[in-house]
Parts: sequence; structure tokens; C-alpha cells
Amino acid sequence: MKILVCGGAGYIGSHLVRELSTQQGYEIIILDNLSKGHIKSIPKGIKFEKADIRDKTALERIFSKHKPDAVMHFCASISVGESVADPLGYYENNVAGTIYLLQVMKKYNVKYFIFSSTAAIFGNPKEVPIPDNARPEPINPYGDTKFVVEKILAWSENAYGLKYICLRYFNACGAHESGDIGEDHDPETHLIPLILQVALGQRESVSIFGDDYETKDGTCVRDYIHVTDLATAHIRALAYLIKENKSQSFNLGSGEGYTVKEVINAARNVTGHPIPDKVEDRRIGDPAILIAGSTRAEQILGWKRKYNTIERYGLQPYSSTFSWFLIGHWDQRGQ
Ligand SMILES: NC(=O)c1ccc[n+]([C@@H]2O[C@H](COP(=O)([O-])OP(=O)(O)OC[C@H]3O[C@@H](n4cnc5c(N)ncnc54)[C@H](O)[C@@H]3O)[C@@H](O)[C@H]2O)c1
Ligand SMILES: O=c1ccn([C@@H]2O[C@H](COP(=O)(O)OP(=O)(O)O[C@H]3O[C@H](CO)[C@H](O)[C@H](O)[C@H]3O)[C@@H](O)[C@H]2O)c(=O)[nH]1
Repeated sequence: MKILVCGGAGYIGSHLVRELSTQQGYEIIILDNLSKGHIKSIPKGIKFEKADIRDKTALERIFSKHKPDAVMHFCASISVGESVADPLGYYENNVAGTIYLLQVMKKYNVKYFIFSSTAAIFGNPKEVPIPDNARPEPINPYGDTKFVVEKILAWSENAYGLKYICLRYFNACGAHESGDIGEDHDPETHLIPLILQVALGQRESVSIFGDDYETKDGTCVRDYIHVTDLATAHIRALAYLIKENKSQSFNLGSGEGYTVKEVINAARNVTGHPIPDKVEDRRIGDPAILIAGSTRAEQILGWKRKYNTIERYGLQPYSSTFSWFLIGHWDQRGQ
């Protein structure tokens, strides 16, 4: 089976490629414009097409050349804060880009689509952990772009018979066990790599965006899920889609939430670095608490987190950052 992995040079996509390439029966083609991804994260022997999903001519060329059977779609602009400042850019890349991709899939009769959705579609959830069937009510443009695509997918199934799976990741974290791929965004906006940059002496302090939320220590709560566990969920989702021929949406998280302060403290414990912090104003568009209920993925896909003990995480150096956080995360809880 030929799988076109759009955004396969990025953080989560590159981990999916690593896992998928260990499975029998899949041929992988990566499409990425390298705006954020890294050529060095593409393993030797995997086909690569440098292209932008907003370039329909390029998409047509790639589909006609490789004739994929399924598409996994990781490409997006991904920062909540940036999306508030530049909503049009976000709708263009995340919504218009996805429409072009779906149009070309339709033209080349490609039926299976796996979409990187997000916890950000839920806005300020009414129930925590957020059930799979909670009603999406995004509160920032980034989350809304993903919700719009989810609706486009449902209507496309209705009209054209597209079969799709939306995987709503909570906060991805960690790095590949080999240590040669991991999170490497420039500029970095995600909390854990920013904290680790302080420990590495590359930044003086980490900002805490708001300490007046209604949470146990006033800082935002997020559910951090290991990137390799996200990758294995994709492989299960693909197998399910092909076997059952049924569209579905799944939350993917750990079911546990950590405040910004807890994450910083965990990193202090693990690295032994004081990691100075600075409380700043709230970041616009940030919900107070996001924790996943992933019952559906567990029950329907048989997905289970592998990376849930300190022994599993280990110290994983990658580039200039380390996935130290998760070790500390468990130390702190006494596990
Ligand atoms: N990182 C997280 O915590 C998280 C959480 C929930 C959902 N997601 C979603 O998962 C997906 C992957 O996230 P990530 O953290 O790996 O991001 P990333 O930026 O590392 O990866 C995205 C990749 O897509 C490529 N890309 C972006 N726009 C493109 C375009 N127009 N044409 C071609 N390539 C393009 C980038 O170069 C990059 O390699 C995104 O859709 C994101 O919204 C991420
Ligand atoms: O310097 C920082 C950076 C972040 N934060 C806080 O840390 C938490 C996590 O922020 P991240 O930027 O690391 O991640 P987000 O929760 O904003 O968003 C991430 O996870 C979402 C799903 O939950 C998305 O899908 C999105 O792509 C991805 O960026 C938030 O409360 C944020 O306010 C800080 O306090 N200081």
C-alpha cells in the first residue's frame, strides 16, 4: 500500500514515518515544503517530494507519479498565538491547503485520509477529561481551522465517499528512542522545548503565560502525550480505516493533566538546573484546561500508550533539546 505522508518532515510526521517504515506492506512517500520540517529527518530510502499543498499543479504531478492509496495529512501552521495574530494565513494553509489536497485526492480516486486534528477544537471544555464526542467549540483561529476541516471531511464523505479519520492530538512531546529525531521548531513556541532551552543555557528564563487561571496553581493544564504513541495510533487508525471502511474521530491523550508550573518543576528535578521563570500576561486564545478522554481510541483501535513509565522514557538526547521532561514528570509523581 502506498501512503503519501504530507508534512512527513515535521515533528510528528517524522515519527510516524519511522514507525510506519518498520511495518510490512507500506510504501511511504513524503510530501513537505520544508517550511518547518527538516530534510535530515527523512530516512534514507524514503521517497521525498518537496512541494506545497497549496500548489495544486504540484499535487497533481505527485499524485499522478506515485498513485497513493491513502494520505496522512500532518501539514499545518500550528501555533495558537500566531493564529490569533494571523488568522488569514492560518485559514489559507490549514483550510485552503487541505481543500486542494482533498480535491486532488478526489480526482485521483484516493479514498483514505488520516487527518491531524487537535484538542484545540474543544475550546474551553465543559467536561474534563474531554470525551471523544464532546462538542467542538474552538476559541482560537488555529483550533477553528482544524474544526472547519473536520466538517469539510464529513461533507466530503457524504458527497464523494471519502473515508477519513480525525486524530485529535493533545500536546505532543518527547523524541524518538534513537535520539536522532525530535521536536525542532524555529522559532520554538511550545512549552517543553522552551523550558529545556533554559536548562541548556540557550535562553535565560521561561515565560509562564498567566498564573490566574482557575486551576490548582493558577497556570494552564495540558495533557502531554508521547510522539511515538501518536505515531502508533496512526498505524492502527489506517488499519481500521481500510478494514472497516468507516470514518471516525478519536481523541489521543494520556488522560492526565499537568500545569505549566508542574512541567517546569519536573524539568528542574530532572535536569538539576534552576530554570528561572517569569510570569507574564495570559496568551490570547489559551484555554485553561485540556485533558483527553481517549476511550474511543482504546476501545475501537486497541490503542494504548506505551510511554507511560519512567523506564520507558529514558534520557533521549536530540539535537539541542532533550526529552527530559517526561522522566521528571514521573519522578515528581513518585512513579
Ligand atoms: N505538536 C503538537 O502538540 C500538536 C498537537 C495537536 C495537533 N497537531 C497537529 O499535528 C500536525 C503536525 O504537527 P507538528 O508539531 O509535527 O508540526 P510541524 O510544523 O513540525 O510539522 C508540520 C510539517 O508540515 C510542513 N508544512 C506546513 N505547511 C505546509 C504546506 N503548505 N505544504 C507542505 N508542507 C507544509 C512543515 O514544513 C512541517 O514539516 C499539525 O497538523 C498540527 O496542527 C500538533
Ligand atoms: O513559553 C511558554 C509557552 C507555553 N506556555 C503555556 O504552556 C501551555 C502549552 O503551550 P504550548 O504552546 O506548548 O502548546 P498549546 O497547548 O498551545 O498547543 C499545542 O497543543 C495543542 C493541542 O492541545 C495544539 O494542537 C497545538 O498544535 C500545539 O501547539 C499553554 O498553557 C501555554 O500558555 C507558557 O506558559 N509559556
